[in-house]
Amino acid sequence: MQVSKVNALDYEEFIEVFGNVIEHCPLCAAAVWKHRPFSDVRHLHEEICRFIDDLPVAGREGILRCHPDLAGRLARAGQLTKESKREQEAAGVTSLTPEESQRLDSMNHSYREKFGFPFVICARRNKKEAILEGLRTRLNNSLEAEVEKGIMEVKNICYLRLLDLVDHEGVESRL
Ligand SMILES: NC(=O)N[C@H]1NC(=O)NC1=O
Repeated sequence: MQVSKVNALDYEEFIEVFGNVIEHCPLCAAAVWKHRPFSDVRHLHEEICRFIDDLPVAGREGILRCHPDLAGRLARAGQLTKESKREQEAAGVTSLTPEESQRLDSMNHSYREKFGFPFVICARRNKKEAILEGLRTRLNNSLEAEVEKGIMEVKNICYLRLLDLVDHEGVESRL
Protein backbone atom coordinates (compact mmCIF):
# COMPACT_ATOMS: atom_id res chain seq x y z
CA MET A 1 0.00 0.00 0.00
CA GLN A 2 1.33 3.47 -0.86
CA VAL A 3 1.81 6.00 1.93
CA SER A 4 -0.74 8.29 0.28
CA LYS A 5 -3.29 5.49 0.65
CA VAL A 6 -2.27 4.93 4.29
CA ASN A 7 -2.84 8.62 4.94
CA ALA A 8 -6.32 8.44 3.42
CA LEU A 9 -7.55 5.58 5.65
CA ASP A 10 -10.22 6.37 8.20
CA TYR A 11 -9.38 5.16 11.68
CA GLU A 12 -11.36 1.94 11.48
CA GLU A 13 -9.60 0.97 8.26
CA PHE A 14 -6.27 2.04 9.73
CA ILE A 15 -6.72 -0.22 12.76
CA GLU A 16 -7.83 -3.06 10.52
CA VAL A 17 -4.62 -2.79 8.48
CA PHE A 18 -2.12 -1.89 11.23
CA GLY A 19 -3.82 -3.27 14.35
CA ASN A 20 -1.33 -6.10 14.81
CA VAL A 21 1.96 -4.41 13.95
CA ILE A 22 2.44 -4.56 17.71
CA GLU A 23 1.28 -8.07 18.62
CA HIS A 24 -2.26 -8.04 20.08
CA CYS A 25 -2.00 -4.28 20.75
CA PRO A 26 -4.31 -2.44 18.32
CA LEU A 27 -4.23 0.47 20.78
CA CYS A 28 -0.81 1.39 19.38
CA ALA A 29 -2.20 1.82 15.86
CA ALA A 30 -5.29 3.59 17.19
CA ALA A 31 -3.09 6.03 19.10
CA VAL A 32 -0.96 7.17 16.15
CA TRP A 33 -3.68 7.54 13.53
CA LYS A 34 -4.08 11.22 14.44
CA HIS A 35 -0.46 11.88 13.45
CA ARG A 36 -1.28 11.51 9.73
CA PRO A 37 -0.06 12.46 7.23
CA PHE A 38 2.97 10.18 7.52
CA SER A 39 5.84 11.05 5.22
CA ASP A 40 6.86 7.40 4.84
CA VAL A 41 6.84 4.05 6.62
CA ARG A 42 9.68 5.16 8.88
CA HIS A 43 7.68 8.13 10.09
CA LEU A 44 4.75 5.85 10.94
CA HIS A 45 7.14 3.57 12.83
CA GLU A 46 8.64 6.52 14.73
CA GLU A 47 5.21 7.61 15.92
CA ILE A 48 4.42 4.10 17.18
CA CYS A 49 7.80 3.99 18.97
CA ARG A 50 7.16 7.39 20.55
CA PHE A 51 3.78 6.22 21.84
CA ILE A 52 5.39 3.12 23.37
CA ASP A 53 8.26 5.10 24.91
CA ASP A 54 5.79 7.51 26.52
CA LEU A 55 3.93 4.66 28.28
CA PRO A 56 4.63 4.02 31.94
CA VAL A 57 6.77 0.97 32.54
CA ALA A 58 3.66 -1.10 33.43
CA GLY A 59 2.34 -0.36 29.91
CA ARG A 60 5.60 -1.43 28.27
CA GLU A 61 5.62 -4.63 30.33
CA GLY A 62 1.98 -5.14 29.28
CA ILE A 63 3.01 -4.95 25.62
CA LEU A 64 5.61 -7.65 26.24
CA ARG A 65 2.94 -9.80 27.94
CA CYS A 66 0.81 -9.68 24.79
CA HIS A 67 3.49 -11.68 22.94
CA PRO A 68 3.27 -15.45 22.63
CA ASP A 69 6.20 -17.59 23.74
CA LEU A 70 8.43 -18.76 20.91
CA ALA A 71 7.39 -22.34 20.14
CA GLY A 72 5.16 -22.23 23.21
CA ARG A 73 1.65 -23.32 24.12
CA LEU A 74 -0.12 -21.14 21.53
CA ALA A 75 2.23 -22.28 18.76
CA ARG A 76 1.57 -25.92 19.65
CA ALA A 77 -2.18 -25.29 19.73
CA GLY A 78 -2.07 -23.58 16.30
CA GLN A 79 -3.32 -20.34 17.87
CA LEU A 80 -0.65 -17.86 16.81
CA THR A 81 -1.55 -14.75 14.83
CA LYS A 82 -0.64 -15.11 11.16
CA GLU A 83 2.23 -12.65 11.60
CA SER A 84 3.71 -14.48 14.58
CA LYS A 85 3.33 -17.88 12.91
CA ARG A 86 5.24 -16.68 9.88
CA GLU A 87 8.01 -15.15 12.01
CA GLN A 88 8.43 -18.21 14.19
CA GLU A 89 8.59 -20.42 11.10
CA ALA A 90 11.21 -18.13 9.53
CA ALA A 91 13.40 -18.42 12.62
CA GLY A 92 13.12 -22.20 12.60
CA VAL A 93 11.65 -22.48 16.09
CA THR A 94 8.67 -24.44 14.81
CA SER A 95 10.97 -27.27 13.73
CA LEU A 96 13.25 -27.83 16.72
CA THR A 97 14.80 -31.13 17.70
CA PRO A 98 13.25 -32.61 20.89
CA GLU A 99 16.38 -31.58 22.79
CA GLU A 100 16.27 -27.96 21.54
CA SER A 101 12.56 -27.81 22.20
CA GLN A 102 13.06 -28.89 25.79
CA ARG A 103 15.84 -26.34 26.31
CA LEU A 104 13.68 -23.57 24.89
CA ASP A 105 10.67 -24.54 27.05
CA SER A 106 12.76 -24.69 30.16
CA MET A 107 14.48 -21.31 29.55
CA ASN A 108 11.18 -19.66 28.53
CA HIS A 109 9.77 -20.86 31.83
CA SER A 110 12.71 -19.53 33.86
CA TYR A 111 12.52 -16.21 32.02
CA ARG A 112 8.80 -15.78 32.79
CA GLU A 113 9.38 -16.74 36.42
CA LYS A 114 12.14 -14.16 36.80
CA PHE A 115 10.65 -11.20 34.87
CA GLY A 116 6.88 -11.73 34.82
CA PHE A 117 6.63 -11.41 31.03
CA PRO A 118 7.75 -13.60 28.11
CA PHE A 119 11.11 -13.54 26.40
CA VAL A 120 10.66 -11.46 23.23
CA ILE A 121 13.09 -11.37 20.31
CA CYS A 122 12.64 -10.43 16.65
CA ALA A 123 12.42 -13.93 15.19
CA ARG A 124 12.93 -12.83 11.59
CA ARG A 125 16.30 -11.33 12.49
CA ASN A 126 17.47 -14.28 14.61
CA LYS A 127 17.75 -17.93 13.69
CA LYS A 128 17.04 -20.61 16.28
CA GLU A 129 20.67 -20.84 17.48
CA ALA A 130 20.79 -17.08 18.14
CA ILE A 131 17.43 -17.26 19.91
CA LEU A 132 18.54 -20.06 22.25
CA GLU A 133 21.81 -18.26 22.97
CA GLY A 134 20.06 -14.89 23.44
CA LEU A 135 17.63 -16.41 25.89
CA ARG A 136 20.46 -18.03 27.85
CA THR A 137 22.40 -14.77 28.24
CA ARG A 138 19.42 -12.47 28.72
CA LEU A 139 18.24 -14.56 31.66
CA ASN A 140 21.11 -12.94 33.60
CA ASN A 141 19.93 -9.38 32.98
CA SER A 142 18.10 -7.05 35.36
CA LEU A 143 14.36 -6.38 35.02
CA GLU A 144 15.02 -2.84 33.77
CA ALA A 145 17.46 -4.07 31.12
CA GLU A 146 14.99 -6.71 29.91
CA VAL A 147 12.06 -4.29 29.62
CA GLU A 148 14.31 -2.10 27.49
CA LYS A 149 15.71 -4.96 25.40
CA GLY A 150 12.32 -6.63 24.95
CA ILE A 151 10.73 -3.36 23.82
CA MET A 152 13.58 -2.79 21.36
CA GLU A 153 12.80 -6.21 19.87
CA VAL A 154 9.08 -5.33 19.72
CA LYS A 155 10.01 -2.21 17.72
CA ASN A 156 12.08 -4.32 15.31
CA ILE A 157 9.22 -6.80 14.88
CA CYS A 158 6.91 -3.84 14.25
CA TYR A 159 9.20 -2.31 11.62
CA LEU A 160 9.36 -5.55 9.61
CA ARG A 161 5.57 -5.95 9.86
CA LEU A 162 5.15 -2.37 8.62
CA LEU A 163 7.50 -3.02 5.67
CA ASP A 164 5.22 -5.93 4.72
CA LEU A 165 2.26 -3.56 4.58
CA VAL A 166 3.55 -0.24 3.21
CA ASP A 167 5.45 0.42 -0.05
CA HIS A 168 8.93 1.49 0.97
CA GLU A 169 11.06 2.04 -2.10
CA GLY A 170 14.17 4.01 -1.11
CA VAL A 171 13.53 3.54 2.61
CA GLU A 172 16.18 1.71 4.61
CA SER A 173 14.96 -1.77 5.52
CA ARG A 174 17.05 -1.87 8.68
CA LEU A 175 16.44 0.49 11.56
N1 LIG B 1 8.15 -14.21 22.17
C1 LIG B 1 8.48 -13.65 20.97
O1 LIG B 1 9.57 -13.17 20.75
N2 LIG B 1 7.50 -13.66 20.04
C2 LIG B 1 7.69 -13.20 18.78
N3 LIG B 1 8.85 -12.76 18.15
C3 LIG B 1 8.55 -12.52 16.87
O2 LIG B 1 9.35 -12.15 16.00
N4 LIG B 1 7.22 -12.76 16.64
C4 LIG B 1 6.64 -13.17 17.80
O3 LIG B 1 5.49 -13.49 18.01
